[in-house]
Amino acid sequence: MRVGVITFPGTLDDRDAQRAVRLAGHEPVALWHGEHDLHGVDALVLPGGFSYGDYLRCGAIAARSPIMTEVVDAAERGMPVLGICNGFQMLTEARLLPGGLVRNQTGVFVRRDQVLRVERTSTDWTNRFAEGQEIVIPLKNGEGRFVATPDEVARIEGEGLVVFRYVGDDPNGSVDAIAGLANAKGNVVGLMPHPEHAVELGFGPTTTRMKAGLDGLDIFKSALERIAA
Ligand SMILES: NC(=O)CC[C@H](N)C(=O)O
Repeated sequence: MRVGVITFPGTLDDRDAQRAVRLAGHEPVALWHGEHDLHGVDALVLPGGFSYGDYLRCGAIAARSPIMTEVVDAAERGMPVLGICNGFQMLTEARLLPGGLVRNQTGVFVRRDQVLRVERTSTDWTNRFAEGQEIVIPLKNGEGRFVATPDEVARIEGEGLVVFRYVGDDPNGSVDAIAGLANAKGNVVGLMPHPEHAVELGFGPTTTRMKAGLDGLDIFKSALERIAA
């Protein structure tokens, strides 16, 4: 299967995301923010980084890139779309996911291996997990605090849109410890931690508690298996 990984000016983790796709057994396709062409891919990854230097708000300028017209169309038609960190910020800025991400409550950039609880498995990117399963995925962000209006939070919780929650200390101060969300259909998923950094022995989290740091690979395999089915 072919998975498009979009590079924006300031994207940092596109190569890592391409490698994760390859390790999951599929073909990464490099896509460029300035094009209006998805090159016939079957799924999309919006990787992490500092698009446009985080000016205005993280992901706000990238969300208005030419390629985002096609990303929104494809997402609305049901194509699996994964937004990682800066990519999650873009998905909220493009209104494909509700709420927004603002500066961490502590005001400092956080980097750590983070335990997450998988709350929803009926998405294209989490169908290999068990509900309630705890996984470890590296986190690295300055603006990862998920916020939404009380009405939006009630809808998000009521419709079961939360996919991942932080376990233990909430590193960002997110409402309801939300680390990742999906749309109602479950094809669009965004999360702040970086699954592409937990796909290879020796390079991911050093925990032995949870499959030796390979939890990220299951996220990439989930969508690809669904497409293949
Ligand atoms: N790792 C990332 O993608 C970082 C996203 C964003 N630049 C932030 O600091 O919050």
